[in-house]
Amino acid sequence: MPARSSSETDPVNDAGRTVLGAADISRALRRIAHEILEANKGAENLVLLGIPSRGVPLARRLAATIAEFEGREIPVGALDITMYRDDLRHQPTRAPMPTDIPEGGVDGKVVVLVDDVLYSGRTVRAALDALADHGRPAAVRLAVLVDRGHRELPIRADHVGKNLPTAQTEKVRVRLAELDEADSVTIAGGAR
Ligand SMILES: O=P(O)(O)OC[C@H]1O[C@H](OP(=O)(O)OP(=O)(O)O)[C@H](O)[C@@H]1O
Ligand SMILES: O=c1cc[nH]c(=O)[nH]1
Repeated sequence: MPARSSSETDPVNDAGRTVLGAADISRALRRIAHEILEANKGAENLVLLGIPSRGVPLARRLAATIAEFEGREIPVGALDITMYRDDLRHQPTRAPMPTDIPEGGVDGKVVVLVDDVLYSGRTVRAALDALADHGRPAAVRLAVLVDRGHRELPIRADHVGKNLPTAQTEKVRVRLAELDEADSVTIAGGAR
């Protein structure tokens, strides 16, 4: 099925207000792929690591897009942060998800962490701790599909698909065809 254009996004439905449709997400990822290549001056030394759940399919899409642009494969994997969260004592226990560090590791590499939503920044903080257990990258960058603001830590993304001003009472939900029925980003709740 062809990707929906932004003009086909649903203004409001049960899932909330749709702010990005499949075509918007696709365009944002292609732009981020270009930005990563520009910042890194090519694909040399790059490793993409998605943070489960939805960071992983996003990292794979970015790697596929970079491979399309550059004509070479980019190492891509997954970095689970479950056991590194700073709220482990307050949250219901979550089952850890697989970490998959590509062959070649992260030592001396430019690692791009990929996630769907950046909010408080606590997931990314945990990811930096998790990553340190696997080696010492030359540099770590952050790419997110949505930055919704409300940071609680001094963390920012290098590559952002969409900055979405939100109320703290709202919830941003990213759906991706690999895990959900289709691609979309919705905002629900709050009094906006
Ligand atoms: O910046 P933060 O405040 O840490 O929020 C962002 C994180 O929240 C969501 O993950 P969630 O913990 O809901 O798990 P999920 O990836 O399985 O949806 C999202 O996927 C980010 O990883
Ligand atoms: O709104 C939010 C906040 C954190 N993580 C999400 O996925 N959405």
